Amino acid sequence: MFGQLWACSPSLTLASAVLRLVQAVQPAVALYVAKLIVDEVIHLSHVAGPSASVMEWVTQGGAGRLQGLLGAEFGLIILFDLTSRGVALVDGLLNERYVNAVSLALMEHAATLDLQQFESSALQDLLERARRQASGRNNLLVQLFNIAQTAVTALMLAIGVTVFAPWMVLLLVVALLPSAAGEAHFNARAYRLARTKTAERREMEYLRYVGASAEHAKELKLFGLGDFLVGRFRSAAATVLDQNRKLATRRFVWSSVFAAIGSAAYYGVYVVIVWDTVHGRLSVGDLTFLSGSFLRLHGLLSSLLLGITQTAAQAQYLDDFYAFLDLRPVIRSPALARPFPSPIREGIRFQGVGFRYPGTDIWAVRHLDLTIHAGETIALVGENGAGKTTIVKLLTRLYEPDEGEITVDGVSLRDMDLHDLRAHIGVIFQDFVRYSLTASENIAVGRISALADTARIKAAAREGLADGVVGKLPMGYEQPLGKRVAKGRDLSGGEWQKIAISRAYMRDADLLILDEPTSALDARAEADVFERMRALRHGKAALVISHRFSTVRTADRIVVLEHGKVLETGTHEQLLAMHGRYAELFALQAEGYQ
Ligand SMILES: Nc1ncnc2c1ncn2[C@@H]1O[C@H](COP(=O)(O)OP(=O)(O)OP(=O)(O)O)[C@@H](O)[C@H]1O
Repeated sequence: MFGQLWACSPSLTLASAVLRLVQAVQPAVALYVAKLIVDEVIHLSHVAGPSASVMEWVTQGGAGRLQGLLGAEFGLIILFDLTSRGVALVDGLLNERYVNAVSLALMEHAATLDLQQFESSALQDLLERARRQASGRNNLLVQLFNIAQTAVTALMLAIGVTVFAPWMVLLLVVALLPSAAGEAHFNARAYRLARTKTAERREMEYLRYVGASAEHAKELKLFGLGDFLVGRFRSAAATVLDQNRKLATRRFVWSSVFAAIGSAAYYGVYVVIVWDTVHGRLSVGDLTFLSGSFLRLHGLLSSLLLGITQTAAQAQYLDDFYAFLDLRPVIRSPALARPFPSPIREGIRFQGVGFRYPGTDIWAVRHLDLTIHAGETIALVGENGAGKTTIVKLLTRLYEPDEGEITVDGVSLRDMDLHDLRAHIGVIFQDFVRYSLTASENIAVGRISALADTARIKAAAREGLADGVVGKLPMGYEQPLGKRVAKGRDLSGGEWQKIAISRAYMRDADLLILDEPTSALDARAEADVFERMRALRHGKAALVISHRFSTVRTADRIVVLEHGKVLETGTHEQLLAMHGRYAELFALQAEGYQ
């Protein structure tokens, strides 16, 4: 963490350390000056004659050494004020930089992980706890600096007190040990509790998001889900709250007892100091210094021990953060990658491919043999859950097959660089993302390196039919889309799909995959999309998933999937002639139109 901090800003880190050191030394010096003042006052009250006024007393040098001491004390007060403001300023700036650096590390690392890792709830829990580190709420940084500063101040005071009575310091430390042990115990329990409740906290986070977001408002209102969500949140919050309350109450009771032990020790020592002063073994100045130092030392040691145990508790979240950064993706590029065979000459082959989603024992696809020839348009059809989208995920290596192999012109996907592979495939999923960005950026995400290439974006928009959509927006390509942003315009489902389809045209993909992206398009627009796709493909392969037979029948070859296996394959006419599953499904849909 300190490494990260130093990297954020060496100058600010150094400035904070120096300012805090000055601050740390100040209390001991101030107390010592106060002692000197008291002793001097008592001395002067015995020897000095009366002066007519303060001015006369000061100007005629009656105050003597006391003047210098008062000046020094005043200077210390100003210095203390300045350094505390300086520390607040520097720490504020440094903390913001650190929190940003942590957020960036989190995002950068998240981008390297597998989809499969994201879909596991264990990772979501870890991520949730790691995010706490990035939220800046816990302010671990300031806590750590405070500890260091308090430790220096306590050390200075302890040295001062030791000169008079070493056993006093020892007694104070011993008296505070139960308190420290208690804090450590309760912090560990609080972390364990938070850890076991991460899933509940995530659920609460989700409910809060669903219950108060523009995306969900429509359905929430129409289904009247407000009370249901509020009730769900309440009961989730109640269990978390109840356990936290129990722990907090026990903590309160025990900490009070331990703190009382510490205070008793302090007062015991105080009585001894007073007794020594009354009997002339200590001066009144010594009494001021010792009682002041002792009070401060007591406070400082308590907050030091508290700070250390609290920081140790926070550091457990830091552990989670670094555990997250230590996660390595399972799907990786090989050290010596082979290039994606572009243009594809033979085709893409699935040979005996089998795959189960992690944590399930059902094969989503199994014994799958399929070839997509160069320049061919294949339509994948099949009932819900037949495995169509899974094939696309395997083809783009979002998941790795458990059995068999996928090759492009004989080169296994495993032997290619991941970025190279994905750069040659243009995919639009059915659940494409509606980014709260401008129209132009929403299209450019298909090839983010071309963000500034307006001509390319406009051409892609024409090819994906988004130009008509953008033409109607008041701010054109610069129009922010979605409900979240200022001046944002939302689009209809079909209009969003046109934007998404245009993304695919931002790439020079050797394989274009459209996973039901035309489901919301009207009949004319859909026909248009496929006509353009054929015209613009220039002999490149395409894979289209659709439940609409008007689209499916135009493909060069149709593959019917059932339970993750190829059931039938052929052209529309061939499949109809077979009177198999395709013919049955086609007849069902055709019936609806008669
Ligand atoms: N992330 C996942 N984890 C576990 N099982 C999954 C996951 N995604 C899909 N499945 C399961 O894998 C099977 C194949 O799903 P897939 O999404 O490939 O179907 P599909 O043919 O695209 O269906 P649809 O026509 O409904 O889009 C289904 O039984 C589904 O329940």
